[in-house]
Amino acid sequence: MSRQHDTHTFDMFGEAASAHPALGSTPELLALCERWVARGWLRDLDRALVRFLASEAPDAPTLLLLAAALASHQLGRGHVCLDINATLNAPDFALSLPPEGDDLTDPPPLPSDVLATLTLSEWQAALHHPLLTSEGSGNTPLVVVTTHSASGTPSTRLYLRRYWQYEQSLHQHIAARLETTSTGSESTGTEGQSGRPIHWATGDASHPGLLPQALNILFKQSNGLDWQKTACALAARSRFGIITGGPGTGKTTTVVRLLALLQTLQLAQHPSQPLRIRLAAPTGKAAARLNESIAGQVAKLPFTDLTTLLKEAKQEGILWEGALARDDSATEQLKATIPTEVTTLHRLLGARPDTRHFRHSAANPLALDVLVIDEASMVDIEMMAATLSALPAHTQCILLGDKDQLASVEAGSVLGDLCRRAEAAHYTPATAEWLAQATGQPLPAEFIAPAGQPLDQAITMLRVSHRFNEHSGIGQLAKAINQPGHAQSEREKQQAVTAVLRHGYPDIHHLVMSDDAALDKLVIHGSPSGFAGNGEGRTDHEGKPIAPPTGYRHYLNVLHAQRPRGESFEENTTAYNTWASEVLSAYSHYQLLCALRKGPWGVVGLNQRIASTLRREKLLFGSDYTLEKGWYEGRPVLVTQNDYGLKLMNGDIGITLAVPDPRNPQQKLLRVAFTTSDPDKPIRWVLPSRLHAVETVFAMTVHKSQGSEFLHTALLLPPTLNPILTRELVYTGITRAREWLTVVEAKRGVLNEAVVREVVRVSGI
Ligand SMILES: Nc1ncnc2c1ncn2[C@@H]1O[C@H](COP(=O)(O)OP(=O)(O)OP(=O)(O)O)[C@@H](O)[C@H]1O
Repeated sequence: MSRQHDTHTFDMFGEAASAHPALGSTPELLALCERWVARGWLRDLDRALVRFLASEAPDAPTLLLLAAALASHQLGRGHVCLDINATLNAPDFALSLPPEGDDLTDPPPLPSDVLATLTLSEWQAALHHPLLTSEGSGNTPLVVVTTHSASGTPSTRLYLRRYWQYEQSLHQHIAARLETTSTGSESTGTEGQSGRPIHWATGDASHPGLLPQALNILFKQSNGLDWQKTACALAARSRFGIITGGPGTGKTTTVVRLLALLQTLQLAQHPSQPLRIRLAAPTGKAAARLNESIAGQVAKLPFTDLTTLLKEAKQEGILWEGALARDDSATEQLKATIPTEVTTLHRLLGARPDTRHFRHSAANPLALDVLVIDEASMVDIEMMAATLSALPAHTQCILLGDKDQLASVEAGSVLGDLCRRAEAAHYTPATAEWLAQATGQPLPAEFIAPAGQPLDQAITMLRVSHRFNEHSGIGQLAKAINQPGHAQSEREKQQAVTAVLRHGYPDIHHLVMSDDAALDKLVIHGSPSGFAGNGEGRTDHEGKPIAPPTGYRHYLNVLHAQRPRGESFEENTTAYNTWASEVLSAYSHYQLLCALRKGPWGVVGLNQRIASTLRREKLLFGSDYTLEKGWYEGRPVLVTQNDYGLKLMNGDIGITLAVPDPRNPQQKLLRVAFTTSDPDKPIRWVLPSRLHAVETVFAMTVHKSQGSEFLHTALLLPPTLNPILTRELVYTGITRAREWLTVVEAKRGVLNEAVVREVVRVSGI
């Protein structure tokens, strides 16, 4: 039987104020949780945690149990912990309750009702219980962390222990790696498994190093400050580095050059021991995208110039005898050591079924010298902690990603948190001096800060987009949305966004949805008339024609027009593969993105609506049987969970196609076609019945679109504001567009409201 707790709180005048009845006793709190769960406001898991804690400690204050339920709820929303101060200040906003899509009829008590009379000190005091909470010591299920601001105000966060541990582990691993950063004044470096002292890459007091010359080979003279060169230099000298930047700012280009640089310097010293380098991404889709772009970048590397540099250094006695012993084949040797294969983090670490533990960990580290993680904004805190733990101490870890994108679906916003100070750089005078020597570029004073922290010295933000120039509306819109809050007022930002939309850029169409017909036109045809000249006649920066904007009719036309005639699937596999490749490629020309899952403007409702529209237009068909089963020819599906058996990754898109049934070629059989990276088997055909975690993807959430790009992206914003609608969401959505962007507002003004609301994920990083 649980003890009754004091149900009174005291207001600022010391008057007793009645606490909410739900805080009166554990059963009453559980009853409230029950109502919240029934309503979909809390998860079963959150309530189960309260039950568990109450059974472990029957005398636990209800305020502590409530905080635990809310911390668990916040985890489900991506926050690593519960920020007690923020929750008390604005409970419903901080907790996003009621959630998206709740019609608010007969609602249970809101968090703001329950916490109405509570004071901060009272809640903080209730968070201490010897069995349940500690400041980190022992093995309590919860951890309470209190910090003090400069003015002395206490700020409290409540963690589930596991997430506190991830955060601690991240802090420790990153700090340890940063400690070994070469400052240029070290005379020795720590030898890694590859026998490579870190200072070798960067030079030190006793050795000039080849870094400046190698950087000059890799980065040709540029007019202004070349941030890519800076990024390469900083990442080369540290065992932990981050290169962040918007779309097309050259993250991939830079990292490929960095790998060439590191490998050149390694081979100079240990010709037969190249660095063991791996490239990884959080999802299969992101890995496939990097795979596509990396091979092209490697082909462009100046291998001959790099090996010439090494030969000259050897002749001048800078390199010792033995270096580049096989210098006749040095260029080939160097080329062969730059990897082009990208894996997923799950595969790299060795995911095991039915456990969240990986094969590789601190006890069984990866045999690696350099690890590059692309699309790092999508990596959650648990995965990041697991990855860093599995790296040997000498390994260089480089994160690539766009800090301004939406954070991972799971808890944490690691890249965004680590890059909080990236805009202003905060390089110390020592770093600036080292950089000036290494790159030959003096840093402008605005990026130098004597109080810069070690982490600041390992981060570079790339600032020039090479994909979107000043004539690109997509680039200008991304820039206007991303202006930091401190640089302008909300009003100024909204005006800047409106100005871009009104400017008449050829690649942007702004549509305020007037009726159903407008949406139908958009999904069927892509509304090309919204673009100047119907989108005809545009060329890219190399002068190649850009395909005009389309809607879903395009891929369905390809599907119907190019269907092979062969009666037998087995005998005509090549023709069927070619057809499927064409259909999949046509599908990537257009994608409708939306913010929400539920409601008429969410993916679920929109997918049904779009399928009906396309059926009405006679672009989709299907027998009653296939429709009833949810499968029909032309259905595009998104894989929502990795399936190693089927070699399908979360984020893969497949299209359902009807092919002759091998048992009865007169009959058609539905199979789902997925692209592979194997040139001999370019399509993986999967029976629908084998796909357990897929959803229709005419409409895709912006969250799910991370790591993907589409020729024409239409971003649909719902008519009412929602906590999900934020600057990061809009930015992520619009930057999925490669050449054409349609911004659709279901009601005028929603975009302007969204761009001034920022996601603040709670964590202690
Ligand atoms: N310094 C440069 N000068 C000219 N073109 C460049 C430069 N850096 C990159 N590019 C070109 O810009 C395009 C985008 O580069 P890259 O793919 O490296 O950017 P990214 O930041 O990795 O992009 P993404 O948004 O896809 O992650 C490529 O075509 C690349 O060749």
